[in-house]
Amino acid sequence: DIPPRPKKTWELSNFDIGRLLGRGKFGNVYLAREKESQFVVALKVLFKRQIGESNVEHQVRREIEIQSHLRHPHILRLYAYFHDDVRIYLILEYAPQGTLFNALQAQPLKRFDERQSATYIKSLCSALLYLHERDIIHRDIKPENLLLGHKGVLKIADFGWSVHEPNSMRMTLCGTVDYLPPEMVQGKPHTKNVDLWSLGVLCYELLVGHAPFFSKNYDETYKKILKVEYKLPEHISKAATHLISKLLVLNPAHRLNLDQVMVHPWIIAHTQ
Ligand SMILES: CC(=O)NC[C@@H]1CCN(c2c(Cl)cnc3[nH]c(-c4cn(C)nc4C)nc23)C1
Repeated sequence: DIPPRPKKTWELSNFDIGRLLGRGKFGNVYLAREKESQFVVALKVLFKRQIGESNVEHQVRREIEIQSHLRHPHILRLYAYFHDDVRIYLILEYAPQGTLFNALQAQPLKRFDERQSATYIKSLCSALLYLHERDIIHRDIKPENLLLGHKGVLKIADFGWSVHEPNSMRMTLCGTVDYLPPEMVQGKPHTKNVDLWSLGVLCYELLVGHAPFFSKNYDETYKKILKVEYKLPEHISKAATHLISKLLVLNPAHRLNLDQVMVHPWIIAHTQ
């Protein structure tokens, strides 16, 4: 699919607007089609007032600046953006198979097998390598922020402020805390190694069907995170158990790095 040629400016009238794809704090995401080319996109609409009131203009600008220059098969494209006096519009790649969060819920056992899980983890790992090479971190990797494109190809789809679809239950005021690494729970400065922790949390959740430190409330979850207290069900292979245990490590410097994850026996055994 050839994305729309970067015109000097886009405007709302260039698009037919379709169904609501997701709702969020700063605005909604709609299915849309550029009229001339019939190219289908996801149009994220952000309200300037909400952005102003929450004092995140600089974050929005930075996220748009970063996202528009990224080119990677496992990172959702931001093709272009435009604004009117009330809203900012982001023209995004449309991922036809929705969120990994929904795909997980749709599984009969609410979890993926080892081949599918390793495939997603390998895709994510290659996207994180690309981002880390560009000193971009904390991509907030959790199933709600991961989308599935054509043929179920995984795409990181967050720009720093998360939107959630109408039916994703796990959203709290600041999003789920399940994925926060110990250093962030303790309010310490975070490095690229936060992504390694989140990769471990995601690997666990894909194989098990729920997050490793999931508890009835924040405080319980925080306690478990800080003690790295989790249990793995019997059906998880030894290789997967090993990889998870090398990512869910309290000391950020002691976590397996992305190059090592890519060649880990579990990834090699379950992906081609
Ligand atoms: C936190 C987060 O990013 N959640 C998903 C956002 C809402 C829709 N967004 C989409 C974005 Cl930004 C791009 N493509 C999407 N495709 C879908 C979707 C497709 N189906 C069948 N169902 C859905 C939903 N949604 C999108 C992003």
